[in-house]
Amino acid sequence: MGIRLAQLHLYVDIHLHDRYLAPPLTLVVAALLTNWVPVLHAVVWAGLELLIIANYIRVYRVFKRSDVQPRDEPQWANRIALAHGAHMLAWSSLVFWAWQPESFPSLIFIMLVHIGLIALTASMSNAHLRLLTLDMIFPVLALIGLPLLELNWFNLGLSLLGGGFTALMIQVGRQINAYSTEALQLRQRNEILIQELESQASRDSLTGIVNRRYFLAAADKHLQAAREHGNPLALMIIDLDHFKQVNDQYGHLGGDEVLVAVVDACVQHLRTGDCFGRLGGEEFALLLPDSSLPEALETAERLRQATEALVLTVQGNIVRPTISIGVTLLQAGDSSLSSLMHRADLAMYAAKTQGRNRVVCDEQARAPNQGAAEPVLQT
Ligand SMILES: Nc1nc2c(ncn2[C@@H]2O[C@H](COP(=O)(O)OP(=O)(O)OP(=O)(O)O)[C@@H](O)[C@H]2O)c(=O)[nH]1
Repeated sequence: MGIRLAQLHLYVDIHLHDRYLAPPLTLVVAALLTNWVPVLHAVVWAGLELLIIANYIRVYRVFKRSDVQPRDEPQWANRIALAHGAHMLAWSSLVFWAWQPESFPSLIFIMLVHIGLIALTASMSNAHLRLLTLDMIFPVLALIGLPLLELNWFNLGLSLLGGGFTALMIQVGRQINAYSTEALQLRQRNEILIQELESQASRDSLTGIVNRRYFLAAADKHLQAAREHGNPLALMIIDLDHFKQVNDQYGHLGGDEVLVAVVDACVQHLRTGDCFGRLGGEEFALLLPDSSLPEALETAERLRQATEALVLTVQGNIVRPTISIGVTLLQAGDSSLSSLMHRADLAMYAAKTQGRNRVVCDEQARAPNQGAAEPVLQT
């Protein structure tokens, strides 16, 4: 989220509290207003203002519920500024409703209301010029302009005081805004760092695919979901063949190059939703949600062929890696990942003993009517 959008959220969040404060305050002010205007006028003012409040709260709520993107921020700033500006206009209209040239209390009442409005909004709306303008223009005009309606030295002094107060509030608002912007920037930087740390903690640094810990946790979730819905789920264990020889001949770094190339070749053949992780060393696991046995065997065969087709040049020598794959399917009796992993492991070792560079399917997965797990009845 861009900083300006975050600032708009902050503004809306703070003003959403108005839904508790603004309507009762409107009624109190309307009651005070009846000291200077006929009751009907005060009721009309309060009725209009309550409608305006209802409208800006509706606009704020729609804003909060929508997934607003940074590019939509200027458009939303306009809508919010207009909705809130109408509210400020309504308050400033008190000048016309309540001011009586001969009544000092009416003047104090109006000035206090406008001082409050200016002080409250200057700090929140500073980040967006549209908000600042529409929030401030009417209260400022009322605060500075009202005493000038009857020109004398006292009223001129009041007007200057109003101008000074507005300038001070804008200055304070700028300062508060600078601090809140810095806080928002720090929060965003923290979020990015946390995401990076989480991604680093879940990834294998050499191959870039997920690590053992993440794979096991994700596989466990997939397994529970598949059991719950009675969906098929396939698991394969993939192991590089004679990898020790590669390491012995070309060293650990040469071996690393081969590992990365094999993973890259395999990743090309995965669907989104498949979970491919490095269990450790030259051993990998691949979980295929919603896959039947023929689909899983087909995928395994594609991975095997993709690896077999690799012709790598490691330290000037040609290396042609191969992999052995053991495949199994979720069975009705599988309550945890370990039984599936064990069967896939046994199938992978069978592939090794049968001569490597092949796909072997676990016998249980081949047994009739055993392919899919029974849905687990939720009690
Ligand atoms: N380069 C590299 N080698 C690793 C890494 N992790 C484990 N190994 C090596 O992988 C090799 C695994 O060898 P073995 O378990 O004997 O298996 P293999 O030689 O592949 O033989 P088979 O599995 O029976 O085909 C060992 O030499 C480990 O040192 C790694 O991150 N990088």
